[in-house]
Amino acid sequence: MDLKTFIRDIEDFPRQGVVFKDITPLLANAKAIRYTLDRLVEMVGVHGVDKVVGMESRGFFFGPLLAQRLNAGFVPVRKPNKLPSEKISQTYDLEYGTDTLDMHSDAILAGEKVLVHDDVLATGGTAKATCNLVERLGGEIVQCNFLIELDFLKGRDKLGETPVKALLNY
Ligand SMILES: O=P(O)(O)OC[C@H]1O[C@H](OP(=O)(O)OP(=O)(O)O)[C@H](O)[C@@H]1O
Ligand SMILES: Nc1ncnc2[nH]cnc12
Repeated sequence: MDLKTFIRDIEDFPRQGVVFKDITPLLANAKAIRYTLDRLVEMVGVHGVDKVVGMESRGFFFGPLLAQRLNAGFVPVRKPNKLPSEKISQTYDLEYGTDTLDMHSDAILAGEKVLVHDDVLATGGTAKATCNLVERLGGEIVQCNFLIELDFLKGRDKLGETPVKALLNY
């Protein structure tokens, strides 16, 4: 199955000059969802993942499905003022200005093996901030795993030694 046929380019969204990779056609097709999930599971290739961490909001589409297939728990990383219990926060740089992500303080136990999942790796700011949150709680990141990598933005350079994998590259 050619998954790229289920990903739509939307020009100038959310702002002028950005070509947005829209995965909603993929999400609307049952066979494409199953095929994507099977490929993501194959791509993990590591045993004993304890937690899958997914970033708000598009990391929530496949993150819990992946966690279920890996027999792992799912941990949401959320935008500010969404998590109700004690949390840790990480600020990161965007193209313009900064943003913050939160994770519950008890979401990861020291020594747990963690897979970080999101739909798109662009500049890598979101993934880097998420890795920092996991590591601050003592988690060991075994892989950062994406549906789509935008190669020209060099996001993987920000992630240093962490293994980075993507199903589709543009
Ligand atoms: O590598 P980066 O440059 O950090 O960009 C990647 C992030 O951007 C998108 O999320 P967005 O912030 O648009 O939020 P959304 O998932 O709620 O749409 C995408 O889902 C990733 O989380
Ligand atoms: N071009 C893009 N398409 C979809 N999601 C993104 N997140 C950051 N850049 C993106």
